[in-house]
Amino acid sequence: MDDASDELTRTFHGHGMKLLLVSAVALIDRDGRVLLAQRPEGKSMAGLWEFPGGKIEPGERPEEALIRELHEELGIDTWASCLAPLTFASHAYDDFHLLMPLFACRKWDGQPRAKEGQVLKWVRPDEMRSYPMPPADLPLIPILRDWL
Ligand SMILES: Nc1nc2c([nH]c(=O)n2[C@@H]2O[C@H](COP(=O)(O)OP(=O)(O)OP(=O)(O)O)[C@@H](O)[C@H]2O)c(=O)[nH]1
Repeated sequence: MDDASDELTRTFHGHGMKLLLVSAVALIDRDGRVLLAQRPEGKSMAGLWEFPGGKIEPGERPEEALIRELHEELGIDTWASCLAPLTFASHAYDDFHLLMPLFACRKWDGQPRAKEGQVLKWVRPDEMRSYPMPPADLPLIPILRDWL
């Protein structure tokens, strides 16, 4: 762990809390639909639908983490210049506090396919309420709906 993340860990341990940084994205297709991925069996919160993304590794920028995760999870490639900051989630789970920037992205190379056992679905924002999502994501739905 490098000095910066070490410092971060220490700061939050001081408050008895672990801060988890996760980068996520609303991939938006030409029809204004958003890609959701269903968490596979065996993972925490299995069955819930989430935005593609994942943990930011020490020393990684949020955009870099997302570009890496999109390549690993979906087999698509995008660029930092195509990631627009949209909103964020801040949510206290039992064992960590999640801080999750949500980017919007309309441009990428390749066709998203599930490389890690997820189920993928393009969903209109007004249909998102029918897809059970992690509690951290619930406040993001109306923001996406208003914005798209
Ligand atoms: N990618 C993503 N993660 C989310 C969302 N909402 C949310 O609470 N999370 C949480 O943020 C963390 C994402 O980390 P990850 O995707 O790298 O973790 P993971 O599923 O491989 O591992 P895990 O089983 O340890 O949770 C998970 O704890 C996940 O539950 C979301 O919309 N997208």
